[in-house]
Amino acid sequence: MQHRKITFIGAGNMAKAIIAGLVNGGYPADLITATSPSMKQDSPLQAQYGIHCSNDNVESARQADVVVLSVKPQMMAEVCTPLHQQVDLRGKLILSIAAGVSVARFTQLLGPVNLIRIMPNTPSLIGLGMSGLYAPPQISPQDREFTAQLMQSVGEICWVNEESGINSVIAAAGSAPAYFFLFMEAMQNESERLGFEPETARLLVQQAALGAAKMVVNNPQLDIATLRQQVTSKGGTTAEALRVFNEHGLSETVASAMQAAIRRADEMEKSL
Ligand SMILES: NC(=O)C1=CN([C@@H]2O[C@H](COP(=O)(O)OP(=O)(O)OC[C@H]3O[C@@H](n4cnc5c(N)ncnc54)[C@H](O)[C@@H]3O)[C@@H](O)[C@H]2O)C=CC1
Ligand SMILES: O=C(O)[C@@H]1CCC=N1
Repeated sequence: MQHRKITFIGAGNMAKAIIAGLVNGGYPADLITATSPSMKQDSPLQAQYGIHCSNDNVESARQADVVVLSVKPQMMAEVCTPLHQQVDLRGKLILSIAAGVSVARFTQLLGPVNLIRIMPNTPSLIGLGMSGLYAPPQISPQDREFTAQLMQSVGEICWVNEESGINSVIAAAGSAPAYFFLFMEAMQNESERLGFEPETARLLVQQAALGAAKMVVNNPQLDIATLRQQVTSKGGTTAEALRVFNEHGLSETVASAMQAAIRRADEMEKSL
């Protein structure tokens, strides 16, 4: 892939996951800078990945071809104002990974910039990320291609044609690792109540989850429903467990939870 100088403004959970995925995937660490207010040049991020670290957003953005805005949505205005005032952003590619900050809002904060929105998720850390990408019509094919390749180096991608699609990606993938973690936590807790040591309880759950996910990935010709049916013997134990899930409205709960994530992203877009 093409290599450009990238600065991450904000080096928290999500930026670190992408940085780790990039460096482990062979992106030159020397071309990556990460900033945060308390960042020292010899921060653990520098030691671990060999990237540059700084507490100077403006200077780090000046030196970059690509600026990745990776602070919390609530911090975005505070972070963008000095960039707008002190950095010539024309000719740079700006990538935002923030939930709830629209292209229109970025145009208010930064002026007319080349900006692509990305909605990644934390499994990018291990090269198993899922990112949704939205580019406004004026973005060049070269910038689209660079962004696609960048995120493909830490996982899978899909483009959305409308900006609102980013909020649907949040519901289906950005927030989704937490749904599965919640489910696995509940299963681990119950396994411990059944008498397993915590380590064994975790092993039972994580291996079942990993095996199930891999079966989905490895069998694209089979519906997920078919894989479920293959586990569910008539009159057997799985059927009983699934009956309880269904009686408690699992599908409706999942749908409501995903809609709640979208509603929250929509609200943030109006308020930030
Ligand atoms: N955590 C996740 O799974 C995902 C997060 N996102 C988005 O990524 C963004 C970051 O989220 P997280 O990494 O979870 O948050 P975080 O709180 O872990 O990271 C934010 C980072 O920004 C830094 N920061 C704060 N003020 C700053 C400033 N003035 N200049 C430079 N850096 C500053 C903080 O020190 C911190 O390291 C958010 O906008 C979120 O919507 C998107 C997809 C998934
Ligand atoms: O919870 C959040 O707002 C962010 C966006 C997607 C995952 N984490």
